[in-house]
Amino acid sequence: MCMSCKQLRSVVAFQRKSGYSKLFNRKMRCCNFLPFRFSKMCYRTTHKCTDKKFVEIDQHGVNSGLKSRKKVFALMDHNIPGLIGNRSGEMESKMNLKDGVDDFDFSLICKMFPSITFGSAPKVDLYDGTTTCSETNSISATKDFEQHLYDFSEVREVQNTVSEALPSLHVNHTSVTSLALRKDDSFPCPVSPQSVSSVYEEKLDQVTREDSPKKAGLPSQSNLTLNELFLDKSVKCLPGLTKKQYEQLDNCGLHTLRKLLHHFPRSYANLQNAHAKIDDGQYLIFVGQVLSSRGVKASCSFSFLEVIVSCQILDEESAIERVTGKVGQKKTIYLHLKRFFRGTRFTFKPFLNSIANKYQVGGIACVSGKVRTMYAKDHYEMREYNIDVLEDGKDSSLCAKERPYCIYPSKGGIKPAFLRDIIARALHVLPVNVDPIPKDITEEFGLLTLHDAYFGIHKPKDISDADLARKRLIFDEFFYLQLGRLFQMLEGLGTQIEKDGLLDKCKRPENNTVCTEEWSCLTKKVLDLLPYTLTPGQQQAISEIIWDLKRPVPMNRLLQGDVGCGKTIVAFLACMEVIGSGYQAAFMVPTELLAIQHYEHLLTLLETLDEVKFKPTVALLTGSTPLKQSRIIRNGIQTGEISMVIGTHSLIAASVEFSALRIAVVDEQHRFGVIQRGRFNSKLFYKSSIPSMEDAITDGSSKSDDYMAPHVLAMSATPIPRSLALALYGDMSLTQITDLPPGRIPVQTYTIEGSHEGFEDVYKMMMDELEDGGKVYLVYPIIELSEQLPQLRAASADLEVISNRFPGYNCGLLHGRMKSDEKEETLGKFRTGELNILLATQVIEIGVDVPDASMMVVMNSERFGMAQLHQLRGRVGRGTRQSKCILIASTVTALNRLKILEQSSDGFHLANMDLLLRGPGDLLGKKQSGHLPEFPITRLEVDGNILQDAHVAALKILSASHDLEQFPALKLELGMRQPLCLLGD
Ligand SMILES: Nc1ncnc2c1ncn2[C@@H]1O[C@H](COP(=O)(O)OP(=O)(O)OP(=O)(O)O)[C@@H](O)[C@H]1O
Repeated sequence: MCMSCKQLRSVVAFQRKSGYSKLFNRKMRCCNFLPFRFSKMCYRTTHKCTDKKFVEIDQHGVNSGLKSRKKVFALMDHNIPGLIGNRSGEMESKMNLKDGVDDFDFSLICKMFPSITFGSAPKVDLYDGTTTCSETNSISATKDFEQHLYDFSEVREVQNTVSEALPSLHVNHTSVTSLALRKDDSFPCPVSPQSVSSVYEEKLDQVTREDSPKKAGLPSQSNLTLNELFLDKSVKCLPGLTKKQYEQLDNCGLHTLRKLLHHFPRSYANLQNAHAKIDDGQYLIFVGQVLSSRGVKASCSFSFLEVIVSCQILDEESAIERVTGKVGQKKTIYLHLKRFFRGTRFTFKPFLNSIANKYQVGGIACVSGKVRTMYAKDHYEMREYNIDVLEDGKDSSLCAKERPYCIYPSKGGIKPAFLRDIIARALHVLPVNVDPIPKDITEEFGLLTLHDAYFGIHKPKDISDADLARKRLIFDEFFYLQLGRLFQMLEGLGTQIEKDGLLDKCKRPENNTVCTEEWSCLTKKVLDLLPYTLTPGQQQAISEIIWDLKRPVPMNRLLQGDVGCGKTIVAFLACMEVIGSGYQAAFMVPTELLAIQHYEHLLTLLETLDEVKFKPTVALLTGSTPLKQSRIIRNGIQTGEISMVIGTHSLIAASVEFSALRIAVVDEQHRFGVIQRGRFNSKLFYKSSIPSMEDAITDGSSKSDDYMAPHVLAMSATPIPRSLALALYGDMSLTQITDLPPGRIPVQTYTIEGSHEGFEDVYKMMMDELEDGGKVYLVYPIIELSEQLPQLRAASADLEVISNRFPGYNCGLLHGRMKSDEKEETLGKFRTGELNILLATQVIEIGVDVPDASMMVVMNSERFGMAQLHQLRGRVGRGTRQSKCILIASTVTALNRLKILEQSSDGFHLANMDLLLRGPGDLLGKKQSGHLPEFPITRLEVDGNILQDAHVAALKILSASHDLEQFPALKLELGMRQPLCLLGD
């Protein structure tokens, strides 16, 4: 059962008890909490998470009042994985819920509690008690199913009549992006169990593709009802699926047609003899025959697997001859694939046998990777490779196929042939009008229909077909993310004017600024205290932020700028703006070191501040704050005595309760998860707890926001293109500081090989710098020497070496394993000049600000990413002194990549170069990790323009219908997708 009535009833009772119908009508971003959760829960198969949530709500329902309210809002920020699901069929049949003894009447509940709306789309009206969901869908499902059965038997007949000859298998290669298909190379193939699916595929491809234009012109509202749940039908509806097969799919999470069709190919191989010249460093795909596979014990703790694959390709000269009409010659090349294992346990025979047996000699394998020429002629080493054994390799007709061959990522041991077959069957039953996005939008943005996109991705005629399909599917990922976020924000607004205003703001963000005269008195005073004037970029940024702070809607803004551009002061001023109105500010940073630095910086700045009405009282709260002191601070935050708190993760602990938190600044926000950032939303601003605040409120907008969630200002020095930021951070508005404070001189960057002579040169440069009164950072990849990585220099091991090398200059050590006060003491000494050389690890990468540090030497710099090196380099050149950064590479080959840093100090340029250098990788992208929402098919680095389109399209849709009333299918689809719960707030 999808959810128990008991649980649902308890939530409803809780809502009634706690007056949620009222609360949900308040102007909050979260007012659609329950409807969304409910509509999603109805489609779930696993309920553990939901159950837990219900229990939590239940428990809190007992205690009425603010605390339980907060709890509910805190719940909103939880990610409920797998919430969206499947098995709608089951849901449908169980819609007349029977939980032991009771029937459950949804319509009654809806009437009694208007805040529970289950959304307002027609589909959701299925719950009105007159027509049951199961009825509607069973009718359509039966019709569909009969049709499918008919089609399927037709295909079987066709299969039986097919008989094809065996071509010899020759293996080929091509670059993924430049496929040259030979249309004349089609061979017949025999019928074999494996080939059933391929014949089936061919047939259905013919049928469906031919039908497509006819059916494409039939989108209608009634069909939407039929199709809106189609993708969420169980795979059980596929003809010919045995129980065992169903269970296998179910176990792997491929239990609905949507899940199945979203199991996208990882890559495509061209099985034809397309030819391209093989150059070192190219990413290429080959299909070939495994010649040998052996596990070799190289030493007592080191072994490797070596697989050699032979491929037949057209050689270059014969390719030229072919143009001149002569017959082309083929040649055999040999690909060497090696995988290394370190550790004694990997040297035992059984292990070596087991890895070697994975690749049977004579088997057909698809190999993709970076090619490197070997000494022997026609032998190539493959690096960063992937090897897939093609099950269909037994079917020798494989190479005859002209179309790109899909390579699917493995899934729970499902055989590739079965996966291919089942996907083909799902495609066959896919209705043409399955697309929830209106036709005029898809046409305007040059997109395929969803139906064609699924075909294009799983059965492309050629690579451009797959690429178009990919574009459409990427568009969907971004589009629903944008639509969901904007929809949620609009739901939180009361009036039409506010809604129009918000959409307008999204369309023209640059118009939303506030001139300095309108800043609060405190902000202006602090501005006067600064020893410098703001740059135009900083001025614009703070004006945009203050504009947002004056709105009744919680701000969600990303402040982005290159290292050292002066983001911190902009964030401080934003905090002053809210403190000046009697509210509180929280400033969360990823490290204690940074928290202390910001705290001291702010205290020094405010030291000379005249008497003002709301003088900021600043506190520091980190994990190392002694318990007693932390209790006093928490108390001060709760009573409102403390108006600004700077700290680490401790700020989002449940024990920290704010009385009037109005802004939460999150520095280096990518270091925090979305959920962590979202936690600030549970720290609702509760106006009436501070009596003095009543008269502080100057703008009319604040009157109604007793329970408003705080504004969130996230900061990032990781340069990413604007469009990318839009995707990564959903609905966040973006402010960019693109200039640097005046007087900054670009850091001179040098790359040097870490040979004996190289180090001597570096030491000489260091000595010159020190004699000139400069301060030097030495950055190391590790703290202690490592046996496994003997080539790496370590910070603590080098302390003595460097001290001896530079007598008369003081050296200090700074790394992550030191206690917080030790770290601060060392950094303080470096800042005051007591230390001249600081040997540190990456701990200094973020935010450390010692303006007169003038030289940095990075050891084994090939161990760091480009963005990381750029951040590190940003620790120097923060004053007016000419600074140097020396990147020492362990090998000559690593120098090439680092040379880009020598040539550019523009973070955005470096980010792009990094992308180019990393190579194309898999065509269909990789999953994002960590805090990012998962875009299974999107490569964020290169798909920026698509998401810009998606943003515009979402705005268009919502401008036409704020509540998506006119687009019921879209609304339902939105409810079925993850972004809303994924992104937390
Ligand atoms: N307008 C300005 N004119 C001169 N100096 C400035 C200006 N704004 C900021 N600074 C100084 O520049 C230095 C770097 O500023 P800040 O630490 O805010 O940079 P940031 O953008 O946060 O960099 P990072 O990402 O490296 O932390 C600080 O010493 C700060 O006092």
